[in-house]
Amino acid sequence: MNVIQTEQLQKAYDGLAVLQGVDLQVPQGAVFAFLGNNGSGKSTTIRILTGLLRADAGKAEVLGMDITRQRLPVLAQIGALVESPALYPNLTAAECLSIACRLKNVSLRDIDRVLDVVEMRAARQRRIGQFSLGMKQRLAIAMTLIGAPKLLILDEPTNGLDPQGMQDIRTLIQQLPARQDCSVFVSSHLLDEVEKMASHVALLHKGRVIAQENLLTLKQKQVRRLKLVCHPLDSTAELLERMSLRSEQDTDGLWLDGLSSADLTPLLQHLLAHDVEIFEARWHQPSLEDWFVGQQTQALEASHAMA
Ligand SMILES: Nc1ncnc2c1ncn2[C@@H]1O[C@H](COP(=O)(O)OP(=O)(O)OP(=O)(O)O)[C@@H](O)[C@H]1O
Repeated sequence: MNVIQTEQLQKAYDGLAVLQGVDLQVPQGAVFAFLGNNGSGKSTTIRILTGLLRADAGKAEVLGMDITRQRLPVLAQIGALVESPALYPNLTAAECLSIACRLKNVSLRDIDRVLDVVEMRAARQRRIGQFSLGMKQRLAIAMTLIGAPKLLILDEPTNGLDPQGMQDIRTLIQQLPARQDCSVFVSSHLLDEVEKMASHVALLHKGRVIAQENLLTLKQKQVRRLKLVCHPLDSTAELLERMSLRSEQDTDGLWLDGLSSADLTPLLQHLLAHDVEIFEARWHQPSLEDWFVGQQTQALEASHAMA
């Protein structure tokens, strides 16, 4: 079952289209990263999914329910961190969580459970005013975990955190499906973080989802490239061309696609036999950032071609 399913979601602000047909399928048990540049419409989508905003057109189902028609039952079953939560500095962590328990009609016994999940049991009676930003963010996530929701929706949960804080939140999110038996939908533009924590990614570009993938499948599909730092570049490129190998030149070397490990030694021997000086031969595994940039470039080229 998909825990989130949207079809052709559309939204405009003051006549300006922001979402232009968002299709999402978020599988159960996923840590699903929702990526996109600033202003691409991530928060708008999340506000629709959490019932804070109504779409102009299209359909959004959350946990199998229509978010417009069944808003309250949906909200009772999800945990959401959309805007900075009201964390009153004079309250202790436990007092703050007790408010979430009352709002969700959940036993106060859940407080210690969620504090354990975010590893903040020791800070139970400390005032929030004394917390670091990272601790506040962990407490905010603990609030979303009250009542053990089946789905968490988190909008940029690592915003403003230092590297240690980011790592803590990332580890926490990564472990949530197993520890809490839930799915996580998380927006971010920190691609390194996402690459380490997500099982699935979707890329929103100008209000449309232009790609969504299982991260493992994506990694398998990405082709590793060989970088040859060598001299001279032009004649080496011609030599490669004669071997039916196309290369791309950059400042100090050539990039080659479509080679396997077994091709490397004969290739280097051939080049050396033709007096090419080889300083370095290095495989490059594409990153999520390479995928992100590649997908956006393709989308831009396609829209220019249609214009
Ligand atoms: N209430 C609003 N009224 C008018 N325009 C808005 C409103 N909220 C958002 N927008 C505009 O809609 C576009 C998409 O905004 P949104 O916040 O959904 O993007 P985002 O992908 O979450 O961006 P970011 O990564 O910067 O948070 C932006 O151009 C933004 O200025």
